[in-house]
Amino acid sequence: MSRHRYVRNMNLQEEMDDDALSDGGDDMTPEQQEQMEKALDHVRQIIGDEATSGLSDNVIRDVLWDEYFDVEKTLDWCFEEQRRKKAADERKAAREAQKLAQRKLAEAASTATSCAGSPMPKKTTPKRSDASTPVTRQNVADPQQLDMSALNLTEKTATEVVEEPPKMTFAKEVLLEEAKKSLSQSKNVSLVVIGHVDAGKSTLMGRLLYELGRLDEKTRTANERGSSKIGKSSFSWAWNLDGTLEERERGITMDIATRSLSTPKRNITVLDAPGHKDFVPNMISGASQADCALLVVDASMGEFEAGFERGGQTREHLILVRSLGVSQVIVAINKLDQVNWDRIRYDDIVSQLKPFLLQSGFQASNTNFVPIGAMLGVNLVNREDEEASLLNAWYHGPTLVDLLDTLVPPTRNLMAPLRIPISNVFKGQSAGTAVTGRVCGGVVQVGERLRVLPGDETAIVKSIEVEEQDVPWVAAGSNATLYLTSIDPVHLNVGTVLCPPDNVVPLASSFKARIIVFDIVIPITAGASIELFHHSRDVSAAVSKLLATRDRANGKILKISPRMLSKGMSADVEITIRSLSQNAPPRAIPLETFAVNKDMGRVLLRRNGETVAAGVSPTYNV
Ligand SMILES: Nc1nc2c(ncn2[C@@H]2O[C@H](COP(=O)(O)OP(=O)(O)OP(=O)(O)O)[C@@H](O)[C@H]2O)c(=O)[nH]1
Repeated sequence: MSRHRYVRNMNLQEEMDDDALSDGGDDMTPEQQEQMEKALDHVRQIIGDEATSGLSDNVIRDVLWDEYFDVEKTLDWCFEEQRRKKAADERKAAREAQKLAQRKLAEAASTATSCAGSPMPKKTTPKRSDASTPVTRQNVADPQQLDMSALNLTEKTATEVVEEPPKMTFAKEVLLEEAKKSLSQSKNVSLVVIGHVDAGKSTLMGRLLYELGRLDEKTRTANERGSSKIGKSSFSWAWNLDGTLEERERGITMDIATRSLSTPKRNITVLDAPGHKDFVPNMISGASQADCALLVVDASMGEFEAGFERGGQTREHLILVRSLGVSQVIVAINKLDQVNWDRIRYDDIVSQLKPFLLQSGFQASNTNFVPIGAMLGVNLVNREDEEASLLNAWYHGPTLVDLLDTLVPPTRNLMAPLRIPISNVFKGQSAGTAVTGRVCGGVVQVGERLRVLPGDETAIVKSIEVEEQDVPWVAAGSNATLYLTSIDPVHLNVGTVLCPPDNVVPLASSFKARIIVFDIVIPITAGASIELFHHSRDVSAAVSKLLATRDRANGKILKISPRMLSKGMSADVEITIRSLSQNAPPRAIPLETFAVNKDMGRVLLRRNGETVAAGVSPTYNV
């Protein structure tokens, strides 16, 4: 079996049919065979058997071979393949449903045509490519392109089809009307799950998904088996969210996991954030895509205190989400089973958190508390089980789901120009390159051409998915996956912003920001180096000038050109993004002023792994 067979791009079924997978096993040395079986066993522990995972031993062996027995990379491939298969199945089902609907329409129309004479729209047949012509966007669009077909640089089959980019369905005004109507009845909110490391965020989400019927029994038992095999059985609920081998082996979340769930009154996109301080940048990426937050705190003795003291992530996460515009928060006080469902402990934690939430800028009316036991599933959807009896003795308030139902979808910025900062890229998918991100303004539909910034490229939206469903358009406030074509994936990166070609987002290499300084020990002086965070992007920058300090209450200037900024100050500063090297041109990020688009005008400043300030950009390119 040869290495580098471009497993990601091949048709697995065909490969299996033509025996290609079994030909090379004999080439392996006994050591390699042993390594292969060990690695296969490891992968199986995580993803389950063929019936559970949908992936055969032969396929996994082939990927392991190509990845030099790297279990982690093989698992990444398996998860991507499972996701791709699921998406393909859903698309197929949607296409079939559409065909059926079209057939019904055609039947109805053929009856109607004989009366009204209105023809059905003609179905366009996809063009077949000339077998000798490499099929690329440039070939199709540019007749002057050199014909290099004789070199046979690209293998083509006679059946390959030049796929035409989809056409736009809606006129702009119709689309806006459609979006307005739909948003006025929208039940959609996005929720970032935050809190100190090990508070139980992923366990809570795994269990909640199960209670709400979004996690099937087969996956649950596979997770239970897999986690106990590696001695981490207490993390089995978290495995539903923590998908990578490293996350599962270390028992911590490292990157944002996105899931969707429905409560009786809300459709919620959940962004499960990592709690460990090393992964705060990933948490920031999740928080910048959220409307509301669910803070999970550990009620166990000493654990709440560890998370809440200076340097703990309970405080930092709360301040960060508020700085990023989140105003509604539910606080789930978890692991109450560890303190015997003690009411005094619960009340004590609530009384410590309340003033801090107010200080951080959350209004009391937008803040709710709920006692829970995530692992046992107590007070998530109900509290009828035996395990809840001690809690029932003193708590008669809402469950977590009752509180989720009260989250208010914020007003969406439909009239603003379209802005989609990319938070993740899945390159080389058969359906085009997939990018995920939150729509921070405007509306976009399938078939639309978008500009990709920074850079000069454009791409066409081939399809859109929201909560794993194909949709024809998506509007501000939604977290969506866009499949893009007519672009080389190298131009799509985390932090890139998609926007309309005739209304592009400004690029800023130096800009003026109004900041609030956090609880820092070392003051900020002019020239201080920082990491600048904007959505999912972070770049090195400097606070190049301290322009003025302001009164926090009324915004009046207190001092021009202060010498330094310390804890709690509000100030105007100039921020300059650093070049990659001394002679390199200045770098720029897509940034909008806060007045134009709130979501696109917020920045965070970090230094040595600590968040030092949050701000908004009143002007750019100063
Ligand atoms: N006793 C008890 N343990 C819990 C409960 N919820 C979570 N745990 C345990 O707490 C540990 C951490 O749980 P996770 O869900 O991984 O915590 P997390 O907040 O997602 O962790 P990070 O994302 O890495 O910060 C695991 O061992 C869980 O089994 C609970 O309600 N009761």
